[in-house]
Amino acid sequence: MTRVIAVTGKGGTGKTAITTLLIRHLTRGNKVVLAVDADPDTNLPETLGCEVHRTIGDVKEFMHEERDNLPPDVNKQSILESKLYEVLEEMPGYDLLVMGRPEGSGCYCYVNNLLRGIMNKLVDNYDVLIIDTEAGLEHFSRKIFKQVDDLIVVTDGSRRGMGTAERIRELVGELETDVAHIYVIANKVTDSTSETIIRTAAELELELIGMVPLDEMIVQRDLAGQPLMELPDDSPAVKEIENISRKLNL
Ligand SMILES: Nc1ncnc2c1ncn2[C@@H]1O[C@H](COP(=O)(O)OP(=O)(O)OP(=O)(O)O)[C@@H](O)[C@H]1O
Repeated sequence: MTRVIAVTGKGGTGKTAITTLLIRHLTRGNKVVLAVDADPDTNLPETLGCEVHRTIGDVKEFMHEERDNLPPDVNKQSILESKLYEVLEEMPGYDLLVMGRPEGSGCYCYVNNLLRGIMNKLVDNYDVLIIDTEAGLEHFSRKIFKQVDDLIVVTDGSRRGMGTAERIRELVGELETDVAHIYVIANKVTDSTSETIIRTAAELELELIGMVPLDEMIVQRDLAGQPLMELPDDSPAVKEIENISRKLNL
């Protein structure tokens, strides 16, 4: 069974950084990983150190536009499938798919239905599927992914950030995706914020699974435009991700 992890949270809290560090952990543990960048605003490829030229959005657009021009005897499912493999970026230890631009006008149900079948088949090839999602989980309702084992909400520990985590927990009830567990990771935590974070999480009845410190090594890498995949093992953030991964049995 493929373990499905979705990472969400308010923009700027470090969702992409946490996703990248989880992928770093998983690939070092020889897990076969499919990473999906499902946030149109995200920079997951950059933090992973991977160049992506084409996205699922491009494939969807192609299928949407060409649907009526394709001869009736061609198998649209296999065309979409081969196009999908063309945009699958193969990296050492993991593959990456970028969802890309949002849909244009018109109904994409036809393409989405085909895509859902193909994606669910593709996912079976991996030990772990990890999805960097958009902050509001809007696209989750399109049911590309039917079931999520762990929804990780990243917060920066501010009251607003914790409020976002609580809202996401409420939103999950409205999704058409099954979510087995919801966890919160506080990120960029400092000595002065840790106590408040623990208290607020308890008040809001959120399961706080870890507190990743504000890490100078991440700041430096970000400034230098370097990916986070090669952060050393003694990075404080990497160490906490190791603790969290242990708790999550990853
Ligand atoms: N633990 C950390 N210590 C220091 N800096 C961090 C840490 N986590 C993330 N950052 C920095 O915070 C900024 C925002 O992080 P990131 O891009 O991962 O956020 P995001 O929530 O994915 O935002 P968006 O959705 O807008 O892409 C980046 O500059 C990143 O390098």
